[in-house]
Amino acid sequence: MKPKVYIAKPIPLEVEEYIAQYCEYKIWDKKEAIPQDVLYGEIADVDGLMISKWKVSEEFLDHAPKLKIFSNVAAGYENFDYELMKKRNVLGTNTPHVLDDSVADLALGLILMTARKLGRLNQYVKDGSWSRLDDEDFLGQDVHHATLGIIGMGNIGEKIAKRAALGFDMQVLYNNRSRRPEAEEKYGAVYTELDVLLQKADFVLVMLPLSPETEGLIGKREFDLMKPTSFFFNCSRGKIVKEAELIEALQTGSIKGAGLDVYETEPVDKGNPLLKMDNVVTMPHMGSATEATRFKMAMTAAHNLVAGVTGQNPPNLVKELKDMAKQK
Ligand SMILES: NC(=O)C1=CN([C@@H]2O[C@H](COP(=O)(O)OP(=O)(O)OC[C@H]3O[C@@H](n4cnc5c(N)ncnc54)[C@H](OP(=O)(O)O)[C@@H]3O)[C@@H](O)[C@H]2O)C=CC1
Ligand SMILES: O=CC(=O)O
Repeated sequence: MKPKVYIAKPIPLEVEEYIAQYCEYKIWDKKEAIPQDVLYGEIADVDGLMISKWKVSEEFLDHAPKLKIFSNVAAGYENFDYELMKKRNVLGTNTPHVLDDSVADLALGLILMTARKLGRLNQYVKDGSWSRLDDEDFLGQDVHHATLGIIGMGNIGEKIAKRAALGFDMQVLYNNRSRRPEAEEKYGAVYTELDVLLQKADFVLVMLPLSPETEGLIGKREFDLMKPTSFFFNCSRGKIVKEAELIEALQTGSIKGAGLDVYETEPVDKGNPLLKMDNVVTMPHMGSATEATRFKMAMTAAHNLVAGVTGQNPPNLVKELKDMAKQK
C-alpha cells in the first residue's frame, strides 16, 4: 500500500505526477490559503504533509498522529519546533539553494529601486507628469562602488554579494555567525562586527533566518548607528526588525530610505505608515517568485516528502534535526 500524503497548496502538474508515483495523495488546489479546520481534517491519517510555513505546534501534531514528515515549501523554517518534532518523530525539511539566485536578483532590484527611485520615476512618466527634460527633482544615489553590508551571509547572502561585488563593483561587508572564506576570496567580502557594518555601509541588507536569537535584532540602536545617508533592506523575515522603530528612523531622517520584501505582519496592514512613505519601496514577499524557481521549490519539497514517507533520508532535512537521519 502506498503511503498517504496531503499537499496543502497548488503545485505544478509535473510535481503532482511525481508524487502520485509513490503516494496516495489529496491536494488543496485553491488559490486562497487552506483554512485550519480543513487542514486538520485532511491530516488525520497522513504520513506526510507538503505545505508552506504552517506553525508546528502540539495542537497541530495532535491532529496528525501518523505524520512522519513535514515538507516545508520554503527555505525559511521558523515554523518548526525542533524539540517537539524530535519528540514526536516528525522529520522537517525545507527547499534551500534552488531559490538563491531569484531572491538575490530581487534584493538587487530592491536596492536599485530604492536608491534610484525607479518606482517613483515609472509612476511619474505613466502619470503624465513628465513635462520638462532633464528633471533634477528625482536625483538618486549611486549603487555602483558603494558599500553594501550583508547581515546573514548564507546561501542567499553569498549570491547577493556576488552580484554586488562583480556586477556593481561594490565593497561588500558582512556579518554572520561563521566566517565565509569563499565569499571573502571570490567577492572580497570583509567580515565585520555588526556595529561597524552598520556605521560603514551605504546599504544595509538583512538576510538572516528568523530565530529566537535574531527576532528583533534590528531596532532603534542599530538605525542610530547607520549613516543618515544610508538605506536599509530586509528580504528575509519581518520580525527580525522592530518595525515601529524602523518607521521612526525613516520619519526622523535617522536613515535615508528602505526597501522591504517582508513585514512584521503579512499581508501588510493597509494602514501601515511604511506604505505611505516615498523613500520606502515595498514588495509583497516575492523573493523567490519566478515560475522556474517556484517549480523547483515544489519539486524539491516533493523529493523531500517522498523520501520521508518511504523510509529514506530526505535530501533537505534541516540542520537542527540532522540527528534524526537514519544511519546507513
Ligand atoms: N523574501 C523571500 O522571499 C525569501 C526569504 N528567505 C529568508 O531568508 C533566510 C535566509 O535564507 P538562506 O540564505 O537560504 O539561509 P542560510 O541558512 O543559508 O543562511 C543564513 C545565514 O544566517 C546565519 N545566521 C543564522 N543565525 C544567525 C545569528 N543568530 N547571527 C548571525 N548569523 C546567523 C547563518 O550562519 P551559520 O551558517 O554560521 O549558521 C547562515 O550563514 C531564510 O531563513 C528565510 O527566512 C528565503 C527565501 C526567500
Ligand atoms: O520566504 C520564503 C522562503 O522560501 O523562506
